[in-house]
Amino acid sequence: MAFSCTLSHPLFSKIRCVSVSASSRVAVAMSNDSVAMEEKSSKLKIPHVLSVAGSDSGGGAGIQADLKTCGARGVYCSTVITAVTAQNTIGVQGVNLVPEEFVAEQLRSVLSDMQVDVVKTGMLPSIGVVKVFCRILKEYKVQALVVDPVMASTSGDVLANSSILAGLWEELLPMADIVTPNLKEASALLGGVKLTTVADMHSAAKSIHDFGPRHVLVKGGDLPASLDAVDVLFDGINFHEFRASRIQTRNTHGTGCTLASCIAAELAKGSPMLQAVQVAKHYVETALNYSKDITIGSGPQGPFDHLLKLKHSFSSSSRQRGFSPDDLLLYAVTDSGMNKRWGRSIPDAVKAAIEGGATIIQLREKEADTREFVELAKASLEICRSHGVPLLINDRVDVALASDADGVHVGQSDMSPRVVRSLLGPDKIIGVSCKTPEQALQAWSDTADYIGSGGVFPTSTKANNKTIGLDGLKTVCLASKLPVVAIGGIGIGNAGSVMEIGVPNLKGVAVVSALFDRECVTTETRKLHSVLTDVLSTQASR
Ligand SMILES: Cc1ncc(COP(=O)(O)OP(=O)(O)O)c(N)n1
Ligand SMILES: Cc1nc(C(=O)O)sc1CCOP(=O)(O)O
Ligand SMILES: [Mg+2]
Repeated sequence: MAFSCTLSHPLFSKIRCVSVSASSRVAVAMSNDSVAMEEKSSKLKIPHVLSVAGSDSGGGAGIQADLKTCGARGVYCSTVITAVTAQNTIGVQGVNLVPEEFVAEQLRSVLSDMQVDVVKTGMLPSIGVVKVFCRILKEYKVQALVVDPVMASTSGDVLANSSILAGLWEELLPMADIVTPNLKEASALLGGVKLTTVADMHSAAKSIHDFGPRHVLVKGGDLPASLDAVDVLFDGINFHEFRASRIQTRNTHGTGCTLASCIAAELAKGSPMLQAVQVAKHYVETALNYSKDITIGSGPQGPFDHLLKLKHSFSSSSRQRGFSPDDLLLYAVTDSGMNKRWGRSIPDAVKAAIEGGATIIQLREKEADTREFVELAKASLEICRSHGVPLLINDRVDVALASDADGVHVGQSDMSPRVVRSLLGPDKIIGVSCKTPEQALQAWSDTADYIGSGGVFPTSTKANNKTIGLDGLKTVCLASKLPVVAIGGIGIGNAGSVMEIGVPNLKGVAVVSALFDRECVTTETRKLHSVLTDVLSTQASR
């Protein structure tokens, strides 16, 4: 399809609108200003999806799903709201359409300024909005158009009636790079034909392709539950089937919007279509699986967690708070050699230490191979989470990421805490070993949460470790802007003397052999805990 036209726009002194074929999407509007803008922005191009959709007050679908999906996939998302819906997990209680002229105004605001890569449409509630959208999009240059032909909510409520079909057939679908109907939408696009098998989906994809989109993805989530979830992609020549086992969950509200916006996000990053669809399928599957047990709302269909965060942050079995310096009181640091000698697994040792009163755990497994370390970390994390005790990993950021541990402890020759922070994000706990005031200040400016300072006393647990003594510990504590935990040669006999050096930011002791090179970890931890709490209560009574 080709066309040419002349347009005027208040933001462009001269607009050239060139003819394009259907395959090159939409018309190009360029002025000297916009060319300059493009050159400047090429220095740091942020992949950008514009979502044109309805707002879902329940937060699971529509604009809200698109924003979360793009955020989760590392892509910027701007929005044009076509309708505001009042809905929850029970259904749609109300729909308020945004006037066409205001949809147009939002579109021009974003497209004239923000270098959109991919446009994704969801709820286009009237033929007028479909037409306005198509007309305006043709004025701008975007890389791709993803069309999710939303007609009904997952609860069955009508979000766009059949009067928009003519607009889809004649205007929107010919501009689309991909259209992603579910079985009901595919059936509606084809005038009500019945679709009940995978073979039906193939022929539907082919027929919809005849309307002009470059790709058609017919989603088979509504096939009979006895069948695998199959989606069929047709690119005009070949069919590709995506099969996944069904995830048993009520939390499927917003899956269609999410899939389409994830495809858009991947296209914006430059992925080819097949890969974008594959990534999007995997993303939705992962999010559904992760969220299968969360409970939001009382209705039959709940939303899921696009950011894969909610369960770990707030479920009863997880840590419910951020890092507190008081967590450092009794810091148990494991050693596989010692525990093996006493016939204990690491998770058993962790459990025993927590039972004795350990307030934070570090897995310091210098001998474990990576796969074993990740498994140990996952098993230990389950125990720590069920007791609200943070679990940190010694040295290995990869193991912390793979196990979703609460943080990492690094030394002066390990990965820099600043790099660790960039990899773990703002919520994880980072500890740094410091023997000098300068190192302590550096740890603070590198965004660490605490420092470990020692060796306070000689130790045989860490080879060639310099002893700084109680004086060295005090000097570091006085300089540190971060809470401090003392380490090195500390046990029941000398922990009191360490805590009594009289500096407020010394919060506790970190101990290896005094707990784990002993027959009963729980007993030793309990004894040490009682020494520490005695010191604290004496200090409090002064
Ligand atoms: C709480 C705590 N403090 C200090 C250390 C020592 O870390 P590092 O200097 O990196 O030495 P290794 O433990 O890696 O041998 C620690 N692990 N924990
Ligand atoms: C792991 C570690 N780091 C130290 C430091 O000085 O930074 S001392 C040390 C070993 C601590 O073991 P134990 O409690 O058996 O003495
Ligand atoms: Mg280290």
